Amino acid sequence: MSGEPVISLRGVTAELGSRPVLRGIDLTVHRGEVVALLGANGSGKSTAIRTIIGQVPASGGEIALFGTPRRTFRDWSRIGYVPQRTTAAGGVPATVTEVVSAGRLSRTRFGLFRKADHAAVRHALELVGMADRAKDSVEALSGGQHQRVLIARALVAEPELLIMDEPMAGVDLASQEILAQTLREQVERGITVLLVLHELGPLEPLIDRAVVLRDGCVLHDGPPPRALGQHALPGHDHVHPHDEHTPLRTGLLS
Ligand SMILES: Nc1ncnc2c1ncn2[C@@H]1O[C@H](COP(=O)(O)OP(=O)(O)OP(=O)(O)O)[C@@H](O)[C@H]1O
Repeated sequence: MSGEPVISLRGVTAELGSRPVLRGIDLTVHRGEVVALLGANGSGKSTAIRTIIGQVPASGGEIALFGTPRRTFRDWSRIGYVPQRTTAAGGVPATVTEVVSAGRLSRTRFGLFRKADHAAVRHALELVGMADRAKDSVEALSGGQHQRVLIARALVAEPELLIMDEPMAGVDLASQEILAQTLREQVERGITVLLVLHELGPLEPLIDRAVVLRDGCVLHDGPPPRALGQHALPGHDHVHPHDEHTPLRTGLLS
């Protein structure tokens, strides 16, 4: 991949409480790449993402965003972030439009919305197929619809980099298809994506590279296991009862 590095991690370590959670992560995401971060529960995927965006402090190593050291990086409107849905629900009563508009604030002067900002909100809702729910409370939405709104909020500032933590978790099939289509369009227009996934699922055709974490370290960094599905990853040792053949070795994703 020849694009410039959009995300660069070198030897990044992080602790939560006194527990080492990232133990020397090297990761580069180039412009235009779609990289999936995979790994078992607790392997450090969310922490890696939260360290990149500055929600968790790194205790060691180097992080750069768009070639700028993270500690001096200020251009946050270039980055759209979709947190794990459970942490974003919040119980705050707000309409779909209000939630998506919040994602546009970084593009406004003093929070004042102009025509172009309102148009961007409408467009983001159209992208995720939620324009007809613009005035509804987010509390009235299904999990999948809620996730679509969070993705619209991340896209409304027209970011160059999209970071998503398990965007498909708890999302119904219809919404998964819409999200995959939305992401496909964004990738076609050149967006860079880093996303945590439990399985590649409908996003599989979009993924350029898979980075697998285990116990806070990078275990695999290379092509996604396209042909055989996630269980073709090296080291998988999960045995499926329905397997007719010799069990494949993985164990990375569950
Ligand atoms: N606030 C916290 N304080 C202490 N330890 C934490 C905290 N949050 C997470 N951990 C621990 O850090 C480790 C990594 O968690 P993290 O959420 O990054 O993993 P993950 O790979 O994203 O897992 P999952 O797939 O379950 O979301 C886990 O062992 C978790 O228990």
